[in-house]
Amino acid sequence: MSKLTPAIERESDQKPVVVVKLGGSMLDRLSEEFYQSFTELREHYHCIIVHGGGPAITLMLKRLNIETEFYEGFRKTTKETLEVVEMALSGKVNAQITAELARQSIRAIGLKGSDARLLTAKFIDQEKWGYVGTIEHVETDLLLRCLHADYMPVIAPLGKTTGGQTVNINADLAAAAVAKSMNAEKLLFVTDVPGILRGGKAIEDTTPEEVASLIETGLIYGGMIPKVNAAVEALSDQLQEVMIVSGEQPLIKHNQLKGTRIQARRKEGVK
Ligand SMILES: Nc1ncnc2c1ncn2[C@@H]1O[C@H](COP(=O)(O)OP(=O)(O)O)[C@@H](O)[C@H]1O
Ligand SMILES: CC(=O)N[C@@H](CCC(=O)OP(=O)(O)O)C(=O)O
Repeated sequence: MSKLTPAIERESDQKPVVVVKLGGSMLDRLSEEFYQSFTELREHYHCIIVHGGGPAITLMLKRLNIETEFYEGFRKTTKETLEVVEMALSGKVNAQITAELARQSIRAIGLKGSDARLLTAKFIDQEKWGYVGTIEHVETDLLLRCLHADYMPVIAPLGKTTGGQTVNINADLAAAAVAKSMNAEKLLFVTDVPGILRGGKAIEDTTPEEVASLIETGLIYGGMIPKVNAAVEALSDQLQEVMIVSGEQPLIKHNQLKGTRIQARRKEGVK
């Protein structure tokens, strides 16, 4: 048997990592061109998708006559709700995304964060939210193995506690945790609006400080709050900018994407 060259030494493995979060708000409207653009993105980056699916979960719960509510952006998740969350995220949304990518001949591999200790989580506040968690550890080795074998991981935001309980995780937080642990160079939040809007127009560049004041004034509200908080949380020496972009534009010409860029420090010359 021939000895395998350690993957890390191959040139293609030196590519930086980009994490793309696909928001549930846009999932049913992503074009073929959008999915196709991962082919180009993959020429420059190792790509990882983390997806949401809030609307798909809510629809499935409604069909089953199960009431659902959110506190501070997180869905209250009972045992019964959790079953539906798993079904919707893993059985429907994850399968839908990997199928679309396969149609573009992209070697996408669907992964549940709750499998193989990919996302180890802890309860946030079980009394308040039930089976909802935040991420304590990302099994980066598993993701690296996929990337080095040229598979593109597509991750459903489910986690497992150290006690073995599956939990529901907000997808924006999951994407930020994966980006941080993987030392990603870019994190893109793909959603149904072209960035943080002010007076009907997207703010092109902003900072964590400005984002905090926009939350305080109420300009940023609802589902945009966990997104910008996750974006700010993900910023680091390695990941110096995070973008919020609309799924209406394909991810080609990734350096010219239109949307809101959140940077630890504003670029000189940009007001
Ligand atoms: N300042 C803002 N600019 C743009 N969208 C905002 C803003 N504040 C709140 N939002 C809301 O955030 C939504 C996007 O968040 P969300 O619905 O959670 O999307 P996703 O499912 O893609 O994560 C927008 O559709 C909009 O209703
Ligand atoms: C704890 C929690 O709220 N989990 C989310 C997981 C899906 C998600 O975050 O989807 P979007 O990105 O489409 O909003 C939920 O149950 O809706």
